Amino acid sequence: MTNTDATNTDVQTAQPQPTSLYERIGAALTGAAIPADLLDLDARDPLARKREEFTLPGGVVYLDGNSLGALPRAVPERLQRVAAQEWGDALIRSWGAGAAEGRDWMNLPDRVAAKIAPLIGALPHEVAVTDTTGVNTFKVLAAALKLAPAGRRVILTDAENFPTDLYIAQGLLDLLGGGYELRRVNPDALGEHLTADVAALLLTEVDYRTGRRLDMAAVTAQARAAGVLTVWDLAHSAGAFPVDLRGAGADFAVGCGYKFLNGGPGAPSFLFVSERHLGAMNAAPVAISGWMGHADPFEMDRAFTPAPGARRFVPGTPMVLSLSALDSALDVFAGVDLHALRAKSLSLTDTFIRLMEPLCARFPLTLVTPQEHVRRGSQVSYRHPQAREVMADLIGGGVIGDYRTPDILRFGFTPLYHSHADVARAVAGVQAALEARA
Ligand SMILES: Cc1ncc(COP(=O)(O)O)c(C=O)c1O
Ligand SMILES: Nc1c(O)cccc1C(=O)C[C@H](N)C(=O)O
Repeated sequence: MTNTDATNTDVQTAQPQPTSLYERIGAALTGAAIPADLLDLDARDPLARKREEFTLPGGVVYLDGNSLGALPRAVPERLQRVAAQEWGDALIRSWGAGAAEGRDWMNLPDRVAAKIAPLIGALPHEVAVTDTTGVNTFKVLAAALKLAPAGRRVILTDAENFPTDLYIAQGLLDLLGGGYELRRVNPDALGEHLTADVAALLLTEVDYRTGRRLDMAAVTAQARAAGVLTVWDLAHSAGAFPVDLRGAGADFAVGCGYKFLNGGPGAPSFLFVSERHLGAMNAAPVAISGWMGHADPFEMDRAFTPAPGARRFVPGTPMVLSLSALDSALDVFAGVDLHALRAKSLSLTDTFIRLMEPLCARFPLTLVTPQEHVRRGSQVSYRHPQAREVMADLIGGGVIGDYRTPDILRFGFTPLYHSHADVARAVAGVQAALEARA
């Protein structure tokens, strides 16, 4: 890692502070007085019991579920069972013994896809679960370029998109060679850029730095009217609030399994392809078409016939261990009203913004997250000239957020396991950290 790109790991290796500073932040956090109105909101929270389904460390406010979701309690036991019984005892028989016996590894990607589908407004056969988000971005962009009319050779994207989206799109276009172009623009001025040479529009719905949310329905409608296919990166959307890909008329999407879906480090990613494209795509195999995406893998046919739905995008052997963790993690969404989830997310972020206001007046903090609800994801970010050092102090003291280049303090809120009291504790920790530095 270089100085210009830091994860929490780098931040923790920044200049260590005296233990007393971390203790002061920790004491502010654990001793924070929780205002009565926040206690009241928590008492009336319909999702409050969900927190019991997670394992969270004590003495910490974990505001980084938008990077790595917390551990759902049921996951370790599931992993133990998969390792000891499904792998250890049943061995190869677990590929096809069937769901009734709890051993259907071959169908695991489809079962997980069916659990993700309702969270993103998709049908189960429109979703595939496999690979990383970047690799899935490559596959759906390649599919979009194949579907687009020959004269359209431009991928339009947000100039400030998450780096992997930019790198992957550029890599694909370099491979295709002549005439293809990645055009990086400001997503707030899309209209003028949706020209007749554009094949696909690649956008991340919620910006990883600012938390700005785009209007997916309006942007997709605008793109469709211009004959442009849409590819949505839902990394910071899926599991944070209801997403309605079919309602919006989206063409393709991708997203992470390890953020708000809580599937664990390196969890497989998901992709979405609208069923209206599946027929046309039968003639043109996906760019990475492997045997597990074949309609009948064990026929061992020499020619590729795609599986009927999005399963054709699963190129190889299902990643059973990580899929099992994600499968188990997704059970926490059972029975969750996604509109209640969104309402709570907004209440948490509203509360954080409000409690941080006095600190913005005293310290060089600038809110960069939109205040309007429709333009906000499930995180709140501030600029601070010493953001890297401040976040290192906060993490040392138990308020775990993120530093993002060049000067962003990022705090992610997960309505399944955060309370309004957590928000007050986090702000008390931030105040202690900023006062210590001033
Ligand atoms: C918006 C966005 N897209 C893509 C990724 C990358 O995902 P992956 O590492 O699974 O390729 C991330 C986070 O890592 C992200 O925030
Ligand atoms: N995927 C990550 C990883 O493997 C290590 C550290 C961080 C991440 C992240 O997910 C970063 C994240 N996409 C972000 O929005 O910044």
